[in-house]
Amino acid sequence: MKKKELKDIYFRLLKYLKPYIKYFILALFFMCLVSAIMVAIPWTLKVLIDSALIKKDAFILNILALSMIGLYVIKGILSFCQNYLMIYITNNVISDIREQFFSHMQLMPLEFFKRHSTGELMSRLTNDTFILQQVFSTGLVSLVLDTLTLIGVVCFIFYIDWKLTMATIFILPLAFLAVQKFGRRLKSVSYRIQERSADVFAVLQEILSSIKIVHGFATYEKESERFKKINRESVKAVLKAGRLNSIYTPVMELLGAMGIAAVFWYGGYRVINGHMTIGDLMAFIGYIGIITTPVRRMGSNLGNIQQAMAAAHRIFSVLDIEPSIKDKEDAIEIKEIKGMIEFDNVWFKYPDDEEYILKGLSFKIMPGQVFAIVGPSGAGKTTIIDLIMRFYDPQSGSVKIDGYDVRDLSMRSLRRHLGLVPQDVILFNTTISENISYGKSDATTEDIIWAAKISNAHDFIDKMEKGYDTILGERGVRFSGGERQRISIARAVIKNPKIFLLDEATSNLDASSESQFQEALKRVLKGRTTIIVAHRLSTIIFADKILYLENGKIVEEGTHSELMNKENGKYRMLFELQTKENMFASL
Ligand SMILES: Nc1ncnc2c1ncn2[C@@H]1O[C@H](COP(=O)(O)OP(=O)(O)OP(=O)(O)O)[C@@H](O)[C@H]1O
Repeated sequence: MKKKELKDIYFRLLKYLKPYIKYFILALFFMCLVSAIMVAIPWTLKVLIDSALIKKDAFILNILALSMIGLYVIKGILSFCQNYLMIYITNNVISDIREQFFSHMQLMPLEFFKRHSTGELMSRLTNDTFILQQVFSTGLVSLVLDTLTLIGVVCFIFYIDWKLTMATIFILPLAFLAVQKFGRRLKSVSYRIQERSADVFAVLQEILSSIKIVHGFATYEKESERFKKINRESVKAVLKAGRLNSIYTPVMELLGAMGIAAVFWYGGYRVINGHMTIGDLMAFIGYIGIITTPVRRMGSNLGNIQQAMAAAHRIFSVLDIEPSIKDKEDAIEIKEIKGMIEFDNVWFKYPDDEEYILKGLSFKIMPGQVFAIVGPSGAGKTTIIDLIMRFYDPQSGSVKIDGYDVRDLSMRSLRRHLGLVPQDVILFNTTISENISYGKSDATTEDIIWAAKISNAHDFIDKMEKGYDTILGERGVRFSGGERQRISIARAVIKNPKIFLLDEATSNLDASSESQFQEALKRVLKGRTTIIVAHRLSTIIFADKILYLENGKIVEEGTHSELMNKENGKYRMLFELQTKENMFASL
């Protein structure tokens, strides 16, 4: 990381501290007092030897003993207050960052989630914020305390004997050089550990969420190998850091021992020659004793802070991504709509792709009409739905609802009027009623049952022991594909939207459920504009208009009977093919 980047991160973190600045100043004040007491304690050794022991003064001895206890009691209370304040501040700051990260992530368009894996985002939100929390609640405190103590001690030892101090300081640069060198090495190694463990997390998440496929294709060995490889990489990084950490301690200890030996030797001469008292020497050695740990700790604390900076950098780099799709400042809140949908010469390609998926698409659906979109796989049918939902924006042309370009409407108000049943059914691990009422927080039990009945879900839900309170398992695995699809349909129905977007909504329904669903659908679709994307053409023959899409263009359009009257028409050929397939299937 460059110096400027590092500075920016410090300032950004400081901004998060702003609401808690009063507590932070108080904590700093307590830290100053704690280190003042730490620095005062060796001084009592000098008074003990020079004023009490050598002069045989019992009164001073008693006072000293009492003040020693007093100092430790005060230090204990202050340490508690300062520690608690720092824990309070860091936990609040980290919660603020986590909440901001979560809200920000939710606003990101779908393409963002294609670029960033779930594992990576989870690692940012949990691991990285945890590192920040750890470092700021403990690492930072000890760094501040150690620095203050070091400053205090250096002042005192200069005051006791500057020559001995200079001699001692002679050895310190060596220690500092070692600290710096190791600190830098540790920094890069620990950054690598973070990256490797995020990789492990991402692979684990991917495999767990695709476990059905792994089972289905019996690719256990392949996945184990993949996991093993990435896990070994992570172990390698940890071992490297472990080696560095293990060398660090003995080297620092040796430097410390050399310092102490030098002080004993030179200090002893200065006492013998009458330049110092015995008490001075003892206090001096006491001071050196209390700074060896802080000096040793400083290196690792600096390393930890670097680690936290890297974590903060990763968090901020996600927070800095501007959503490519967002509301305009003067976005229109559309309260009521009639339900007219218009595609006006829409050209669209997915970000990073070369080829256009929709090529100058134009059509208009009047309020209350049912349009079906059919065509080969990959023709761009789902993409049309995604553009109406404004999951993506077209590169040119426009998608309009009631004559408004969807880019001019607030996304929340637009989506309130759209009832989407997506191709991939996604249900939450909660009760059926909560799943159905997901988009309508004020839904009553009657509303939920009404929606379930229309979607032909009521009967199977009612048969369950806990009915609507049945909790769906991890991703709803306890239900069949058709049942899950019906719950997903009920979730769209309950919103009572003016526009229905059904993307392969009946693909998982069996023949009898499908005909019942068609019946119900016809009832519920009355007065609403509907787009049905379907592969099974038998499900859409009632549509007011059918668009046959191929390679991003409409190649045929008309009602079922119009299209069936077309000699060699693509729709007609597909319909006849499917009818023959159905006949064979029923034999
Ligand atoms: N997020 C995406 N990023 C890049 N390409 C995509 C993305 N989603 C879809 N595509 C590509 O765009 C093309 C059209 O996809 P789309 O899902 O709209 O087709 P479809 O007609 O609905 O197909 P199907 O009937 O199989 O669902 C396909 O070639 C697909 O690979």
